Amino acid sequence: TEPLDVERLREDFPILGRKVGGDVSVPGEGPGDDTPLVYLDNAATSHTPEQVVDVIADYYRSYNSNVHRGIHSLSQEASVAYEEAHDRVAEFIGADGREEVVFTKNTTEAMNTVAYAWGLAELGPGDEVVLTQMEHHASLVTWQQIGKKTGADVKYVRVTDDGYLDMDHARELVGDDTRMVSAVHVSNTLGTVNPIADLADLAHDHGAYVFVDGAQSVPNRPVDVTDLDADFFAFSGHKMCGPTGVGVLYGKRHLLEEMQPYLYGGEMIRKVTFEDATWEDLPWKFEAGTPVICQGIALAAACDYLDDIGLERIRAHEEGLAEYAYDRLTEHDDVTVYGPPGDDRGGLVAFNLDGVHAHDLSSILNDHGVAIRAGDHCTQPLHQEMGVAASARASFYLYNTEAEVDALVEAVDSARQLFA
Ligand SMILES: Cc1ncc(COP(=O)(O)O)c(CN[C@@H](CS)C(=O)O)c1O
Repeated sequence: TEPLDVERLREDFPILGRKVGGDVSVPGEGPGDDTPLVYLDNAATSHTPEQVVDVIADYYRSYNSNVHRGIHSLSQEASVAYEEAHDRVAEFIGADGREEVVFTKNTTEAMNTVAYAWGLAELGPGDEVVLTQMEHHASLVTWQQIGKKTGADVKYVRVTDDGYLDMDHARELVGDDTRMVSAVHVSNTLGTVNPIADLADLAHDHGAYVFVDGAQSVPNRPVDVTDLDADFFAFSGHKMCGPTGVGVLYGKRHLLEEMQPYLYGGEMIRKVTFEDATWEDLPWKFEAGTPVICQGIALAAACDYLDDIGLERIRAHEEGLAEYAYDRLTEHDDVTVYGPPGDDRGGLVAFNLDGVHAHDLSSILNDHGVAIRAGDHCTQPLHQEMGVAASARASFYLYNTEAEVDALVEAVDSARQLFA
């Protein structure tokens, strides 16, 4: 794959030219202006290119309106743009059409939609939901609580010592009582790329559905939900050059047709009497109230932006940076990097520096302009399994460079000196 022209791409993101520093909590210090920003927190959220910002501005400047209601011109323009945004996202992930693409607020809401609209109705004592130990709280807590409400059992596939999903254990756990297998595609903590197609086969062999958490895969690599044979798939716009406030629930059409909504109100109804109501067609049945109009239109623009670059090129670029970071960080034996080897992971590295709490480390890195995440990354049970309360995490995207990895490593070295 042809390497990315990163310097050219960075011109699409003015924020990357920001200087930071100074303690914003100290009056008068305000946002610093002396240290170049090195943004390595893309698994938390990505930045938004001018091309997408322009679409957002243009919407509010020229055709902002509520959708599916008015028959006036602005409403028609906004409705068509919003509906066509569903078509664009469907094409981006290999879905069959807008009927299989529900716009939510984020991945978390997409996970909850299936857990409530399908799980509460379908699960009961004796049923089983199989997760992995590397699940994000968006799926782990959701299915855990649905299990408590319905009496269904929730089980967790182990993670091997070298950070891979234990597929032998998966084959032990998934059986004829399994109703749902819910698995993260790329772990936001370990960087592990899970064998989703194999998990789907395993689930389907036992008459179970498979729900894929694609928050860290759709933005970062080519994903085709039909090839994977996923029954449900969730991801967020803000991690893929789109705005916050839009996520996507993909579902096989016949499953979404059978599912009852769990959020009621305008938009999602067809006919209402004092006694009952009937529902709109898909996907509107699951989009209650005024939907994420501008965000959805901007997400379609983000799909165009990423496709123009090429998802395979983005994957190769960020995985190359992750491998380079892995190799440079582990040059010292006082650094522990969690997850698979550097050449077999998604575009992130979670690590710890002996003797320095991740929060202290990230604070020191911030003094050097390096923005990473520290904490449990919404995977507390996984961190318990890893035997640590917290980790530092650097996550890369299409606009990061090897020089920024060097800045990370140098900042970690300054922390090493500080605490020596
Ligand atoms: C694998 C995975 N699954 C679900 C989510 C939730 O996405 P939302 O857009 O917040 O709903 C995330 C978001 N992970 C951020 C915030 S915790 C991170 O720093 O890793 C994720 O990584």
